[in-house]
Amino acid sequence: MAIAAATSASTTTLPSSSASRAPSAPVRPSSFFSPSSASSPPQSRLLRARIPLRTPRLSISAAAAAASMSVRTPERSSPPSSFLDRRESGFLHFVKYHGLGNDFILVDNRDSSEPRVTPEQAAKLCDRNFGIGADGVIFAMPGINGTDYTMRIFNSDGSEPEMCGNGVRCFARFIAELENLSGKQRFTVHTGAGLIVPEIQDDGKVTVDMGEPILKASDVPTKLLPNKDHSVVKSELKVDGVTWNVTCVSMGNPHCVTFGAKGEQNLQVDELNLAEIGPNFEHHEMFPARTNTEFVQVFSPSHLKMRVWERGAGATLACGTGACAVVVAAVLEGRAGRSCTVDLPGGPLEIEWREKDNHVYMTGPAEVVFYGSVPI
Ligand SMILES: N[C@@H](CCC[C@H](N)C(=O)O)C(=O)O
Repeated sequence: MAIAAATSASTTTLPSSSASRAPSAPVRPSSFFSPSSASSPPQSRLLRARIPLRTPRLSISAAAAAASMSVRTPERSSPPSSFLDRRESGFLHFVKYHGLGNDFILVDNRDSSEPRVTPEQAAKLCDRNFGIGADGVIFAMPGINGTDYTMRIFNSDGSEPEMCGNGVRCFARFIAELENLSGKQRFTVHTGAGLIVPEIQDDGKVTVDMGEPILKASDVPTKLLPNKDHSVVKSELKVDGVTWNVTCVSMGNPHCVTFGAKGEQNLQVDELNLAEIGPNFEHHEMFPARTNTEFVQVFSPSHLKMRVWERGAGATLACGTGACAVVVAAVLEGRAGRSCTVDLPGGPLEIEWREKDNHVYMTGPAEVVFYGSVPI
């Protein structure tokens, strides 16, 4: 698989300094999403082809300078294919985003309700050695049931989860960019977990109404024996000879949250060997749809720390639905209040499980990593 974004100065477009830029104004190829680049006049095409496109600003000012000096570019029988010219010829154009290091390939799929890549292709694109590298591929699709958009996602193993919290924050920023919107923006998004409502804030962070948590065991789903109210809270789960106390929560996708093994006082999450224990939770027979697993350390009733082993993606730097599930579980187990800062390896998320409407709200960042195209 040849990857334009990662291999050529003329086709890579990295934000010049993502830390110093205003979040609502990411640097991007000016016509990256606009088919008009394919019909540019030949002169500007040649100019663009001859000037390395390190950043769009450089290319525009260099082109303007060249034009004002009346520089003539030689005629060529077949123009060299540049990054922008490739968009009409079998390349997948994408923007890579991350939410606290949980990274995704975002694809503009607004013209079709069929994902533009198959699950197998998604797994290849996500490969960190032979592909672009990501935890998942996300498709921005036409809305259904009156929503503005539909979001679908493939995990890095090609499986399709119902929802993705960090992903939907990236999705909102991607939509704003596609639609040339800035400032506060709110979208209704149809997902496998139902209606999700992200709202971009003035500071570029995204607050998401993640809906109501699902606690009924058969809906999570888990085969663990439920309590009288059908939930699985502080139940025992034996994994490879160790008995863990777990609480099971679905945020549209399944989560198994543990604050430690039976009898353990305060779990030290940095000491866990996730690669060893994570897969045994994920594929445990008690979870018929597999599960995401969160290991949680409590600093205070409003400050938690978690590490996650994700279904279909392994250890990731952050998991938005996981952080929501953690706060719900912490409240149910009497370990925390309804508003918490949750520290993840990639940074903190603010989570609130609001009493008024029973919805969970998540606030966190979403940033562009780079723009690219790949033949597929
Ligand atoms: N990282 C995501 C969750 C992605 C889906 C998950 N791997 C699953 O299979 O359920 C998040 O931020 O929520």
